[in-house]
Amino acid sequence: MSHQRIGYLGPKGTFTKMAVNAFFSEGNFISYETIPACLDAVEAGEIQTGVVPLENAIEGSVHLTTDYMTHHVDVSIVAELSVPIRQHLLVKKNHLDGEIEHIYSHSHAIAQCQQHLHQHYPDAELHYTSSTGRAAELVAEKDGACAAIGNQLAGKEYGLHIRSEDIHDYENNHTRFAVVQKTKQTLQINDFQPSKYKSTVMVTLPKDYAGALHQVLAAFAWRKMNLSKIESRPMKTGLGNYFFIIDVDQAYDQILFPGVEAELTALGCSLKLLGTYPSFNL
Ligand SMILES: O=C(O)C(=O)C[C@]1(C(=O)O)C=C[C@@H](O)C=C1
Repeated sequence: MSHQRIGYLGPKGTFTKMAVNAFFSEGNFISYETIPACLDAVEAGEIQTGVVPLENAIEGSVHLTTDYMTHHVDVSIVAELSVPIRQHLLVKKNHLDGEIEHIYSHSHAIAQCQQHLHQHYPDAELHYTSSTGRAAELVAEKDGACAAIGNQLAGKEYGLHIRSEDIHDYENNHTRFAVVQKTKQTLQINDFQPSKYKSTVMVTLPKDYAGALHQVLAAFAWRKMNLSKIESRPMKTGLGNYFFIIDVDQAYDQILFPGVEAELTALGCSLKLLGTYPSFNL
C-alpha cells in the first residue's frame, strides 16, 4: 500500500512536526512554509492529510488557521491532536551567555514567553517568523547575537543549544493541532485512544438583533449539548459583522445536530460543519 502524503507546517523542527512525529509513523511527510500553503495543498489534492496548529492554551486560537479554513478552503477537521508545549531559548554555542540582541520566533511562541522576554531581554529586538522551526533555521544561519524560541527538536535539527529551558510564562502549556482532509480517508494514527469526540460548527447570524446569539446557544443548551469553545470572528465584510465558531463536545449524530440545524435555519442562521472528529492527547 502506498503511503499517504501528510503535509504539515514546517520546516523540520516545528511543534507541528513534533505532533506529526508523535501521532503518525507511516506516511510521506511534506513540509510547508506556511499554514495557508499546507491547507491549499490539501484542498488541491496534492496531499491527503494536513496538520496545522489550531489553538494554544496561553495565546488562544491560531486565527490564520480558523480564518483560512472558513474563508478560503473547503476541508474538514478529521482529528485533533493536543500536545504539551515547552518553549526554549535556542542559540549557537558561542551565545550560551552574553547579550542577545535579536530574538526570532512565531508570534504565538513569542506571546507564550512575553514575561520571560520582558524580564530577561527587554532590549532585544523581536522578529516574527512563519514558525518556530523557521526561526531556528534563521538563527543557525546568522552570526550575530541571535536566539530563537522553539523546541528541543528544532535545536537538534539546526545544531542549536538550549540557553534557557521552559521559558513559557504559564505551566500546562498545550497546543491543539487540526488534522484536515478534503475527502475523508482512513487515518493511520499510532496507538492512541481518543479522549473524546468533538464537532466544530460555524454559525452565521442573519443580522445583528437583540438576543440572536442567545437563541443560537439555546438551540444547543436545551438539547444538553455541551459546548467547549465559542469564538466570534469577523466576517471580513465590514465592522460589526461576525460569525461564530463553536466546538461541541460530541460527535455529529442524526438526531440532535439536525435538530439544531433546523432550529437555526428557521431563525435565518446558516450552519456549516467544519468537522466531527476524535480528539487525541499526547
Ligand atoms: O511554529 C511552530 O512550531 C508551530 O508549529 C506553530 C505554533 C502555533 O501556531 O501556535 C504551534 C505551537 C506553539 O504554540 C507555537 C507555534
